Amino acid sequence: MASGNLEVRDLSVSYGRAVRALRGVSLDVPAGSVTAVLGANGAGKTSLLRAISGTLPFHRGGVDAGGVRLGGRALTGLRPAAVVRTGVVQVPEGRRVFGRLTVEENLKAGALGARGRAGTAEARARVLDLFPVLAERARQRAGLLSGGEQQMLAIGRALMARPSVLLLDEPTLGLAPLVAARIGATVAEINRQGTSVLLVEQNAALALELASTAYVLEVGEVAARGASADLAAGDELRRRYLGAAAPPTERGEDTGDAADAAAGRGDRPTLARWTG
Ligand SMILES: Nc1ncnc2c1ncn2[C@@H]1O[C@H](COP(=O)(O)OP(=O)(O)OP(=O)(O)O)[C@@H](O)[C@H]1O
Repeated sequence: MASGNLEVRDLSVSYGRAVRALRGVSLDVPAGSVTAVLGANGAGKTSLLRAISGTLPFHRGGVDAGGVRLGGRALTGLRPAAVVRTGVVQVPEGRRVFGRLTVEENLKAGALGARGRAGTAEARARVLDLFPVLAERARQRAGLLSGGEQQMLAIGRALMARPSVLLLDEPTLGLAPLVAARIGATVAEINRQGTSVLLVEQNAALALELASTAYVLEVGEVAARGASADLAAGDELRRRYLGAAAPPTERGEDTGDAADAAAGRGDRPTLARWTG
């Protein structure tokens, strides 16, 4: 289903004159991959997804420089509906389902933006197979679902447009660990079925488990990127995002970065820093 690599190049985004949310951000989502973007509150993760999906103008934001391409085709400047038709679909943060509509109606709404009508029944079957609870609740109002179920519906609604690239903004935010793990497993399955995923998460442990490659955004810039396994093993990311102490040294103590450097221990995985 994947239709090419998603490429973000030298992207700068601002909201009015005062807020520069992204500065010169470049990243790749290879076709068929799960790629993660980590970062603290306000780092620019959501702005990145908005720039890709064409929804920045809804938030009074805009692209100042750089651009986004899918399979070589420029997405920058396209309206959100046109971006969806290229196969790139965003699931916004905060599980924004239509609360007064039923689950079934929400799914139908998701199919409206799809590339042609053919395939809607197949997409619906896929969604209900991934999330059987949505079939059970088909006639219930979406607003009455639990938080986890609303997140499933938000993802299911996006899948109704049959995306080749799914943009996921903090899908596990505020969910109990078991529910978050269930969402994570489903994201892996969606990817296994051929959909590329760009996953924005504050839950770094989960994101690094799902993704092959991850980027760390700090104050609007890519501070690090690398294979998820390397990033997860790296001291800096472990300390900052995984809430874990660095592994002990041979002497059984954490000497910290400076002492490590002084001692010449350069063999630990390090974050690949971009200098611009
Ligand atoms: N609509 C907006 N108008 C003005 N500034 C905004 C707007 N949306 C985001 N910002 C600002 O842009 C910067 C990046 O925000 P963004 O939401 O992209 O970060 P984030 O990493 O997704 O954070 P969070 O996890 O809190 O959503 C922040 O300084 C934020 O305050």
